[in-house]
Amino acid sequence: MTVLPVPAPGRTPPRALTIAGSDSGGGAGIQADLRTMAMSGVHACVAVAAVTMQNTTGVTGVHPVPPEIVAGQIRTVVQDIGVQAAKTGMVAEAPIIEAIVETCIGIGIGGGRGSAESHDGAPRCAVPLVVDPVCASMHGDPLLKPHSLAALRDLLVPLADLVTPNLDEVRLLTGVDVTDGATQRDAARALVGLGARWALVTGGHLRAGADGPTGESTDLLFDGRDWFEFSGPRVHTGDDHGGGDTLAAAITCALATGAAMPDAVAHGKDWVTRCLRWAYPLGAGHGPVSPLWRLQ
Ligand SMILES: Nc1ncnc2c1ncn2[C@@H]1O[C@H](COP(=O)(O)OP(=O)(O)O)[C@@H](O)[C@H]1O
Ligand SMILES: Cc1ncc(COP(=O)(O)OP(=O)(O)O)c(N)n1
Repeated sequence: MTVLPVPAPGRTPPRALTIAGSDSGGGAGIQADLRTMAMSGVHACVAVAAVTMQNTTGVTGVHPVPPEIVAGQIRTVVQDIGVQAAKTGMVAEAPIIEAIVETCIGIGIGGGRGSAESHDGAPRCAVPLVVDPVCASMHGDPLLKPHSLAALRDLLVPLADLVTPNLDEVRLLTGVDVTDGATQRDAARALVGLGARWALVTGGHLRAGADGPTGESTDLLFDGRDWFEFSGPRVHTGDDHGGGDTLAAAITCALATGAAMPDAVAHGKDWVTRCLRWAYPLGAGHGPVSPLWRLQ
């Protein structure tokens, strides 16, 4: 599943919802999600959770959106347009997280391990939710208020059908310092222990060598029972802004077309690897990964 099928002219495409922050530099956040979703043939609906002043060198300002406006965006698009999958990215602070969780539960988005079965034992058909637990930019600028980590960990992660932390986010959420394959497994177990239905611990920032002899980057997927590994060639580039968002957005697109989780993650890994190869320099800092390869 390298690319998802492009909808026929005049046919309504699959719809996905991104609940995230705006990156004024256009490389990460909502803008990265929109680039990947459009290039995947998926119609993107948006709930803006925060506006950032950001360029390729860092984040200079954050303006959170009022929680009721975030909740209202989600309800408004879901009631009219309907979505087949959703993802969260930068959610900024605890009151916004609380509003997102309450709204998603109310309209059947996500469910985590609690949603495997309904009270009568039948499988539940909630819209799958991918949670990218964004805490900081690649430059270390905070994108989540310090006292809001508990809300992210205790409210949003348990609603996730898939949680996709990078290594810094894993450490913050679980206390596990991932340095090799064994600690990557410890982290995946801990994330499932927090209530996520599936956990994907990305290995992109594991140092070459610790990450295997062949210079591969390996992501690990776990659902509390089965392990799946996704390896791709390590791409040597400093232009990797928006990589985490792009991975989670591509997985969300595949879920919106009805893919099973391991297939959706395989698709996302392949997609982000191609986007890393097509990353380009921009500004004075780190350029963005790019889905423009899809236009060839
Ligand atoms: N240099 C690289 N080469 C190949 N894949 C990479 C590289 N850096 C990151 N990745 C992959 O990109 C995806 C996102 O990486 P991650 O570290 O989670 O990004 P972020 O820090 O932007 O959230 C993962 O699938 C990861 O394995
Ligand atoms: C508004 C906004 N959201 C998310 C990020 C972080 O993007 P991500 O792809 O997780 O990681 P980096 O590109 O920062 O490594 C952001 N910077 N801004």
